[in-house]
Amino acid sequence: MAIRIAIAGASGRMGRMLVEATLAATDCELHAALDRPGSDTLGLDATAFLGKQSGVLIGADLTALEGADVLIDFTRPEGTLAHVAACRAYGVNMIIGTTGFDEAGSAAIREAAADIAIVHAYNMSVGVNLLIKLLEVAGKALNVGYDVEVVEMHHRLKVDAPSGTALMLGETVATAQGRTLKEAAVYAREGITGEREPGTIGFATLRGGDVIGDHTVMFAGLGERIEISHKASNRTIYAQGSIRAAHFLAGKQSGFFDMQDVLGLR
Ligand SMILES: NC(=O)C1=CN([C@@H]2O[C@H](COP(=O)(O)OP(=O)(O)OC[C@H]3O[C@@H](n4cnc5c(N)ncnc54)[C@H](OP(=O)(O)O)[C@@H]3O)[C@@H](O)[C@H]2O)C=CC1
Ligand SMILES: O=C(O)C1=N[C@H](C(=O)O)C[C@H](O)C1
Repeated sequence: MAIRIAIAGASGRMGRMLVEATLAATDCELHAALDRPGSDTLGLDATAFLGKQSGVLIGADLTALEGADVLIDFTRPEGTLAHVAACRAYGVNMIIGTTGFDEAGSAAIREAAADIAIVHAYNMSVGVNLLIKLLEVAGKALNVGYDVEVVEMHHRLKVDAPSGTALMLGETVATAQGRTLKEAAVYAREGITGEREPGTIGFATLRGGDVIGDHTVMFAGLGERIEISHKASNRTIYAQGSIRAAHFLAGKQSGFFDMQDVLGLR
């Protein structure tokens, strides 16, 4: 039987990629398309931007989730958290790509995973998830004498900083080195900052143009610098990863997972 997929933020940059990827997957069907209440896309066919008619209209009524197998959500934290509550009520699994959650928001998602199965990942691409494995090795090997800096660049319309991916990469290195990101992170430098404090993980955020997503983790030592980078050139990598996650969740009743689980990299 086809996986019945609902998509939140259906008219957004990622939402449209997800609609297209769902239509292209032979074993998936588009069950519902949601957008923000008040959005001027409500009532439009979800595939109109492709010049197609699917019969699935974009709506804001969350009762449309009933009967779906999974909701794929790339929206904003407040939208995702409302969707989490609705999915819990309807017994619909979730794939969450949204970034920018505070601690309470992240905790609410983990708590919901007691009742439904959730994949929550700040980056759905194969490449970035491979980077995580490389950073586990590099973080351990370069634990002493190397300063860690995470640099990311995204398009001018991105609203959260640093990116969820940058935070995840920083967290990976911190964990590999026996620290938490909370104690190690330095998010801004300005003025007379003093010398760099050993053991910190610095973040630099660049925004501009239509950059889809560039991330570099630097290990800067004396006499050498190691840089591990990923550059996205098309958002399909995130949509394809989400469809893989939908297959991974099929038949699961509950539990919290990330893309390391989906890709078998754990
Ligand atoms: N995990 C991953 O691999 C990736 C994650 N992302 C993350 O996904 C999120 C969305 O990115 P992107 O598609 O570029 O953003 P867009 O702004 O293009 O799309 C967001 C969509 O969500 C809708 N939306 C906004 N607020 C709400 C709400 N409160 N309730 C319901 N719907 C809402 C928007 O509607 P409207 O336009 O009317 O406001 C829009 O349709 C971001 O957090 C981004 O960081 C992005 C790419 C990859
Ligand atoms: O907003 C984006 O575009 C992206 N957001 C994610 C993030 O914050 O890490 C993933 C990707 O980098 C694109």
